[in-house]
Amino acid sequence: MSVPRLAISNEFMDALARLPKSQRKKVQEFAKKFRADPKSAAINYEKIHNMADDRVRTVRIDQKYRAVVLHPDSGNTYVLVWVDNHDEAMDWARNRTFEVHPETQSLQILNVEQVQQAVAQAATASANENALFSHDDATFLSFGIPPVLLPAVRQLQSKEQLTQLQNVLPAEAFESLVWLAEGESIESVKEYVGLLLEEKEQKSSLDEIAEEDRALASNQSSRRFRRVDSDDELDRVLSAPLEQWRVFLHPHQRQMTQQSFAGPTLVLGGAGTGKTIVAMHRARQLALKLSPDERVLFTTFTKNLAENVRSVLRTFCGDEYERIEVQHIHEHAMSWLRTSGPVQVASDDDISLAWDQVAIDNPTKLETDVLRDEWFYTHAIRGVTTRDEYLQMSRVGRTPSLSRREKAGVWKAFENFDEALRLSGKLSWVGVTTTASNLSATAASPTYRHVIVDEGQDFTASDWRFIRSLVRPAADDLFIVADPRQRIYHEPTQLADGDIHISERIHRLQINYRTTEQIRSWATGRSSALTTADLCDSSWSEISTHSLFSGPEPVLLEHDDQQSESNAIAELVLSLKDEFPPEEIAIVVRAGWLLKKLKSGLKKEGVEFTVLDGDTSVGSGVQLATMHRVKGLEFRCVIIAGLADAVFPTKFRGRDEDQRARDRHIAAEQNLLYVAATRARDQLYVSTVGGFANSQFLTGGESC
Ligand SMILES: Nc1ncnc2c1ncn2[C@@H]1O[C@H](COP(=O)(O)OP(=O)(O)OP(=O)(O)O)[C@@H](O)[C@H]1O
Repeated sequence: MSVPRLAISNEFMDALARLPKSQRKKVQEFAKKFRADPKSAAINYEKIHNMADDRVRTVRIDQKYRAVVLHPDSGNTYVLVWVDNHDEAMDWARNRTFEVHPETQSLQILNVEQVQQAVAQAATASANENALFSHDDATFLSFGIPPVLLPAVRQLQSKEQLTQLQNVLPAEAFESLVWLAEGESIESVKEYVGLLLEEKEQKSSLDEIAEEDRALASNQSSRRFRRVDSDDELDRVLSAPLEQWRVFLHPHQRQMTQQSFAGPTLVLGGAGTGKTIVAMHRARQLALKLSPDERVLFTTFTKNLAENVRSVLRTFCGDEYERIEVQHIHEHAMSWLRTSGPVQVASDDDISLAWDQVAIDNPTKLETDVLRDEWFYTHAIRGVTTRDEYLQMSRVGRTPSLSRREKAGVWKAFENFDEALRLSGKLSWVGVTTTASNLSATAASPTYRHVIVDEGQDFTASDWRFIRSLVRPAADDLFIVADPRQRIYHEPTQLADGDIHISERIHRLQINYRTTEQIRSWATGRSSALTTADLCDSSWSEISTHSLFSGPEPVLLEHDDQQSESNAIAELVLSLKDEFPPEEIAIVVRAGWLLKKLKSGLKKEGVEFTVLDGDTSVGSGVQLATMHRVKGLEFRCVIIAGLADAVFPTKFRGRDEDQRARDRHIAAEQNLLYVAATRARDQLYVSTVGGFANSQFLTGGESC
């Protein structure tokens, strides 16, 4: 018989999180001893009278507390499933069964009392003529619905009733029914829930392993059980019991962190679907396999996200953290350039001055505004670096249209601009990434074994070219996560223009773990539509996303002017003080100048606040920030304030005749609203001023 092993369940972590801190320490110490030898004579197993499942025992942690342990009949893995005061632990243990599902082969925990109640209710109900589902038993079972709960599922008539079964059903069964209730096909549901994923562990040479150990390791069981094979890992897992993402992943999340991909891979998902979580897990998994001199680069578009990721990875990883570098893309490019001396990046004013130089002897008939726009599109969005590439570059849909001769003139103007900027001793960001690409491409050995990219929707083709230069084309070279709806800086860029070829390696994340379904649906309905032109030339279309928890509908507030808005918001914040800690409330506006009135309103009411500017991380009191600044963050309550005409959407500053640019501008503003709204976990308020006329931003759009 092999050495006994330890696993923990997500409910054990929940229970641990509820214990006083001093007690948690004791549990951690106990868990270590238990892991070392679950059969040790020093472990005090106690059998419980009248238990529903006789494989369950309690074990003594101290005089007061007990852990609940499952030792499956045929397996060799002991599972810590609960911890509590003696009496409560006994009650919990008495009332649970652990069953391997006959179809999915996953290990499920059922609350006997709740199951009996649901079944009894179903038994008293009359024939269900308005059934929510009309599938046969075999189909239900294939979704992991426990056989005992089939009658209760058959009696459901509405999504609200389904929500009431959430805590009774295993997670995969509930998720399947939610998708089914949304009208998804059986095959789609199986795919979304991860029921079609290969059970790798079952297929390997584990035939001799007992059924219950196999069940524990199955894809669906990994939502709630995790085997822990070292003390280090145990410490890491138990030190942050509230942060379940560290341990329990959705089968698709798990697949994306562990699978090897033949080349660059793209993961798409809406806000809050765990893209950053997956990217961090993957970085760690890859780092664990590297030799000491190899590195993973984890890069983001914004500085703040890079800082967050760095600080989370530091606590999430062990020694492998040394092999992961986290830097936002421009900081990383600058570090290449600084190896050969100081670098100055051109400001907007510097760039304008250089274009003024071009205007003095303009080789084209085009205004410098048009040239400037064309330069950015060509160099940043399309990643073009040579005249020949530009002459061949398709500009379909762009205005004004240009003949080949005119394009040659435009390129001459670009050269004049580049020269003017060079003489100023400064570099544009495109210049920074292009120079950094050249340096890294000529480096003696490849710099990174793997590069992981978060916020992929905001990178330009010149950024992608730089990223491509950092890692040799090979399996698992590039892993990119992105949400096209959160693109707020530039127009869409094709990865292929940055020499990154995704082929069919596109995956999606569909469960929103952050936001209630009410907020998710509201925000999605008001964001720009997804288009297949974003990121890669593939036929992926709208990605269904759902949140599995509910909350209040977003609240719209209307105010006559900014003064009354700022007073009302200060009062609102005060009224929320029993519901949310102040640090969990964010007031978000479109532009920094809007914060002035809000700050004075808060001061008048004596409400403490922190303004999140470029460098400030979340501080004490209510958080105040712009929509751009809250990207990547989350709060329990978000108040989007100051939506007024000429403030949101901001004024279009492009050329009047350029309808395409105008549409892009509106889409970017819509995306900003989406970003801001999806920072809210529980509650969203949206406040308008002066009879906000752009109501299509708040009431329009489809909800999906
Ligand atoms: N498997 C999981 N279990 C529990 N919580 C999870 C899981 N995956 C993600 N989360 C939580 O969901 C929230 C969103 O995760 P994350 O920030 O990775 O999403 P995202 O897709 O990167 O979001 P956004 O694009 O909106 O910034 C976080 O609070 C995270 O801890």
